[in-house]
Amino acid sequence: MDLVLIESLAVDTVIGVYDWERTITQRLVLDLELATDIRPAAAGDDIALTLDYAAVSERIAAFAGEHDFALVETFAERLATALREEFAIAWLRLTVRKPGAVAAAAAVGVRIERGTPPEGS
Ligand SMILES: Nc1nc2c(c(=O)[nH]1)N=C([C@H](O)[C@@H](O)CO)CN2
Repeated sequence: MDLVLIESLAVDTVIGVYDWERTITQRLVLDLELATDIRPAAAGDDIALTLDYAAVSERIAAFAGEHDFALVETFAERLATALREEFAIAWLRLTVRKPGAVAAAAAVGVRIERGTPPEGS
């Protein structure tokens, strides 16, 4: 299976279960693995034939700015659904980290996989 990667993408959003968290933006850091057959793009050297990681990154930043969830679980699930629909992604793995949420941890968060890995992968 070929993957397009986005690593340590930082986005700012309103997120958290506590009242004080509803009044501020906090940083989330995302890692994504996006299943894509890269061979057509490589054969034609054509961005139009692959998943544009810059476009996906911009969409994620916009998504973060548009929403204010309580849980990182909700952020991850809703983002995964939106990306799969809008970019026709058959399978993805998404890690959402919330640095600083637990003082003694470098980060806490969730990792999900959604969709079906493409045939022959
Ligand atoms: N599994 C989760 N646990 C917790 C979450 C969460 O989103 N998922 N959120 C919080 C608070 O918002 C915390 O991040 C504030 O520091 C606590 N536990």
